[in-house]
Amino acid sequence: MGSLTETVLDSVQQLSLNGAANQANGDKITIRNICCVGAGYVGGPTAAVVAFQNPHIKVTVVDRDVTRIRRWNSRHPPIYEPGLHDIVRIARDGGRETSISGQPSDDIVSEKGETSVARREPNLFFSTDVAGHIAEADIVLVAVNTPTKERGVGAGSATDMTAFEAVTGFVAQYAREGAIIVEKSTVPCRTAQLVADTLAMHRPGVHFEILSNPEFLAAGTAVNDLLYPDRILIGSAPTPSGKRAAEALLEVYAAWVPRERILTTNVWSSELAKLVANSMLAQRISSINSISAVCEQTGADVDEVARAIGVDPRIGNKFLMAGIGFGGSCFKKDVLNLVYLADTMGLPEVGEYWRQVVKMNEYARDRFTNRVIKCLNNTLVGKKVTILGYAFKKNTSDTREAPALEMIKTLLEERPREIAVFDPCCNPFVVKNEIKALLGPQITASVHVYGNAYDACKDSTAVVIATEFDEFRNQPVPKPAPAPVDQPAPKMLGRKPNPKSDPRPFKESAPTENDLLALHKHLVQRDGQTSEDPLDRFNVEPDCDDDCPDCIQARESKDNGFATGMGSAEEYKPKERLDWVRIAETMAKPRWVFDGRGVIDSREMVKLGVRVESVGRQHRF
Ligand SMILES: NC(=O)C1=CN([C@@H]2O[C@H](COP(=O)(O)OP(=O)(O)OC[C@H]3O[C@@H](n4cnc5c(N)ncnc54)[C@H](O)[C@@H]3O)[C@@H](O)[C@H]2O)C=CC1
Ligand SMILES: O=C(O)[C@H]1O[C@H](OP(=O)(O)OP(=O)(O)OC[C@H]2O[C@@H](n3ccc(=O)[nH]c3=O)[C@H](O)[C@@H]2O)[C@H](O)[C@@H](O)[C@@H]1O
Repeated sequence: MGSLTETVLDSVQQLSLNGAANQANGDKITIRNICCVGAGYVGGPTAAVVAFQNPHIKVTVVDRDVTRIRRWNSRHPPIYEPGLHDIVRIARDGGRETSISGQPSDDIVSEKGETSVARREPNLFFSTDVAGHIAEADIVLVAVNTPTKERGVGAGSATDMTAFEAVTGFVAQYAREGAIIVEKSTVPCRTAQLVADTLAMHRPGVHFEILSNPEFLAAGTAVNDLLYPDRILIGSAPTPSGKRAAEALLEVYAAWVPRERILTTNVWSSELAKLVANSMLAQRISSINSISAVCEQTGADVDEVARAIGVDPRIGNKFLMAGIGFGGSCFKKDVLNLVYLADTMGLPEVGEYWRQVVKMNEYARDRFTNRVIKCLNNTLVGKKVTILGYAFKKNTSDTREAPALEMIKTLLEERPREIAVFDPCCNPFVVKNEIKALLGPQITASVHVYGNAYDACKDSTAVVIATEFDEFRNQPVPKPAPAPVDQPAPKMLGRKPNPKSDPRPFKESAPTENDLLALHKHLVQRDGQTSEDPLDRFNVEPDCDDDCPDCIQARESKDNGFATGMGSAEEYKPKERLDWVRIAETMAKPRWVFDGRGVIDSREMVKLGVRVESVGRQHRF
C-alpha cells in the first residue's frame, strides 16, 4: 500500500487520466466558446469581464432562474456593482464604430478623430438553456452557490453541494468530449475528485479536464477586482493534458492579466487556498473585534491600536476595522467549510481553532446589539429605532448574512414601536420583502423600510449604523493608515488607472478595451453626470419587464435628495453625506447614535446634543 502522499498524487493524476491519450501530446487548446453556469454575484460579473476582454470568445451565462436571466438581458441587471453596467453594455450589446481623438483634448469625439474604434459584435449572452450551452462549450465555468448545509449530516458547517452536484450531472450528460470543467464556486477541498468520479461514471472513457480556479473578488469592488486582480489561481492535474488545460484557461486571463499574477498549483492546493484566504481574512476581523471588547473596558481606543500594529509590515494594515463583525455570503460558510474539513479528517483541535472565528463574530454583533438595548434602559417598548445600512458592506446591494438582519431580529424581541431601515444602495421594496420572508410577516409588521434617511431617522430614539457607507460619515473619509515600511511598491503592470488623469496618448495605435474603459471613466468623472456615453459607443439597451423592481422604485421614488441609488439612477452613485444637524433636530430625546462601523466622530455629534456609543472605545457623553 502506498503512502498518503502517493495516494493523493495518484488521485490528482486520475483527474485527467480518462482518455488522456487524446490530448496528452496534442496541440495548444484554442478557446472559442465559454459557458458559465450560475448568473449570480460571481458568474455574472466574471463572465462579463472575460467576454469584455476577449471579444473573439463567445461567453454565455446560463442559469435555471428565469427571472435572473431576464434581468441580465435588460437595462437593470439583478445585481449592482460599480462599473459593471458599462462593461455589460459593450460585451452584451456590442459597440458602435466611433472615432476619438488619440491625444488629450477637449475635442473628445470628433469626425476628424485620429483614432477610429471598430464596431464590436456582442459576445456575452444570458440564457436559461443550460444543457444547450454546456454542450457547445470548450470551457464550462461552474459558478453556482455552495452554501452551508442546513440539515442532515454536517448541518451548520458542511457545504451544501446540491447545486454544484446538479451542474456536475448536467456537465456529465451534455459536455462535449475534451471540454475543460472549471470549479469557480468555492468548494470543499478534494471536490475535483467528486467531479472526476461523476464524469467517469456517466461517460466512461471520455476525456475531461477538471481545473480549480477560485474567485477572490469582493462585493462592491467586483469589477475592479476582476480587471486588476492581485492573483489568478489555477489548479490542475500535473499531467501533460492537465497542464495544457490550465494553459488554455491561463490564455483567457492573459488577455488582460499580467502573466506573473497568474499562479498555477495542483488542484487540492488551489481548492484549499480559497478556503484559507477567506478564513485568514475573517480571523483578522474576529481578532480585532475581540480586542475591541478589551478596549472598551480599559480605555484604549481600538482604532489607535489597529493603527499602531498595522504599521508593522509583518502584520499589515488591512482588515483591522473593528465593528459589528463580518457579514456576506462567504466568510462564515468558508470558515465553517474548513472547520468541517478538519473535523472530518480527525483534526478536532484545528476545527475548534477556526470555529472560534465564527463564534467571536457572533459575539461582536450580539454584544453591540445588547449595548443598544441596555443604553435604552432595557426596553424598546414605544420607541422607534433606525438602522442605517442593511447591505453587508458599503457600495453593494448584497444583503446576504448582513449583521443588520440579526440585529433587527434581536431588537424586535423588545417590542419596539417601529424599526426603521434605510440603505443608500438597496431597493426598499426588495429589502422589505426580504425581511418579511426571513423573519415572518407577523413579527415584521413594525419594520418599515424607507427610501430616504431623513424620514427613516425622524422621531427615532436611537440610530444604529450597521454598514460603513461613506454617506453616513460626519467626518472626511480617513486616510488609510501608513503602509508598512517595507511593503513593496505597486507594480506598473496591470495597475489601476487613475480616473482623474486622461489615459491618452495610448500605448498602442489601436486602443485596447482597457484603454477605452479608462478613457470612458475619465470622461464620465470629468464631466459628471452630463454623459453616460462620452465615447459614443453604446447601443440601445433592451427594455425591462413590467415587474422590474428597479423600474418600480424609479417610478415610485419620492427623491428627497438622499433617495436610494438603485432604480432612479442607472447606477448607484454615492450621494452627499447625511446632514446630521437635520437628523439630530428631528430625533426623539435622548438622541442616541450607535456606531457599529466606526464612521462617526463623536465629538461633532456631542455638539448636536447626540449621545454616541461606538465599538472599541469608551466615550459616553
Ligand atoms: N459572492 C461573492 O462575492 C463570492 C462568491 N464566491 C463563490 O462563488 C459561488 C457563487 O456565489 P454567488 O455568485 O454569490 O452565488 P449566487 O447565489 O449569487 O448565484 C448562484 C447562481 O447559480 C444558479 N444555479 C444554482 N443551481 C443551478 C443549476 N443547477 N443550474 C443552473 N443554475 C443554477 C442560481 O440560480 C444562482 O443564480 C459560491 O461558491 C461562492 O462561495 C467566491 C468569491 C466571491
Ligand atoms: O469569497 C468571497 O465571497 C469573498 O469574500 C470576501 O469579500 P466580501 O465578503 O465580498 O467583502 P469584504 O470586503 O471581505 O468584507 C466582508 C465583511 O467584513 C467586514 N469587514 C471587513 C474589513 C474589516 O476590516 N472589518 C470588517 O468588519 C465588512 O464590513 C463585511 O461585512 C473576500 O474579501 C474576497 O476576497 C472573497 O472573494
